[in-house]
Amino acid sequence: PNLSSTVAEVNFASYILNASGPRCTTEAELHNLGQSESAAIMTKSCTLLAREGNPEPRYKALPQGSIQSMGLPNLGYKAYLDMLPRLTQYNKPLIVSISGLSINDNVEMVSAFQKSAADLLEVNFSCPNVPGKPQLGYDFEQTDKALAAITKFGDKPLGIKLPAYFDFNHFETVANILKKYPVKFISSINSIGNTLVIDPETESPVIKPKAGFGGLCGSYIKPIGLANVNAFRQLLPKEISIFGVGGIYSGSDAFEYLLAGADAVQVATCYQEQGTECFSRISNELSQILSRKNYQDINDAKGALKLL
Ligand SMILES: C=Cc1c(C(=O)O)[nH]c(=O)[nH]c1=O
Repeated sequence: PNLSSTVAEVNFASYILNASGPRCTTEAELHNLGQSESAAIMTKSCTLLAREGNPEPRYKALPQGSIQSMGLPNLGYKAYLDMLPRLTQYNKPLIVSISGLSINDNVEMVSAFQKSAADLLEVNFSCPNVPGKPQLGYDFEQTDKALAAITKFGDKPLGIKLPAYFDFNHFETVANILKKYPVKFISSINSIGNTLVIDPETESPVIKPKAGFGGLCGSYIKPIGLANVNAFRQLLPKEISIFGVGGIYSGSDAFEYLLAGADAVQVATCYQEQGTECFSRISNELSQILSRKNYQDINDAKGALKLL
């Protein structure tokens, strides 16, 4: 069956791509993604200046996912601006993730990427791991202000990486804000911020930063990601595409996001744990599911959740 999908008016040869975060910080990692079956090359969220990130241990694999507080380690936006032309050779969409520490930082970086080889800009409103910085997406006034500021530039299609919401008033409030601006897509969800995993043997948290509070990732958060994708699919006009993220390890997980309405899906923790093989495996598994269920094309199953 056809797995290609159009997201934010950009053509993706398959439904599965890497999420910003794992194994997408260095140029070597991005070339590796280019040579893989990932449908796009997505960069680690960048800041104005290079960052070391939080002290280690800052990542801990768990039975059903992971907890991490990386603290936005990245090369600084100019490094990504510089390497983009060397990544066009893979003929797949280049998506730059931007995570400024202030609205002005975001404005400077969104402006800088307007003339770049990036196909899409994903502006991160949901980093939970910078000490002292709340998640922008949980402050609706600031979200509105930030969108007004970064959507002034026009040309380069732009989307927003959202945190998880847990209340229909919040889904509606955020959807209404998004509809005011020329936002082309959302990526939903980021890790669930400020969770705490304790090791009873050591009687300590399993990560060091922020007294152990970190973003929860993986299978634990899939039901939350599915709910956010499905809620926003119903609240947003079809002109706004949706990348589904959160706990995708298999074709079946990807199929669930497809039924919930995702136009494509991003893989983070599974890619961190298994490497680039995950993209072809998940794509093949999804293809087999679509065949078995007689769907000829992704679009025949998109949003096709059958309520009881
Ligand atoms: C951009 C920083 C993020 C980070 C991080 O660098 O700690 N971790 C996440 O789970 N989500 C983020 O958005």
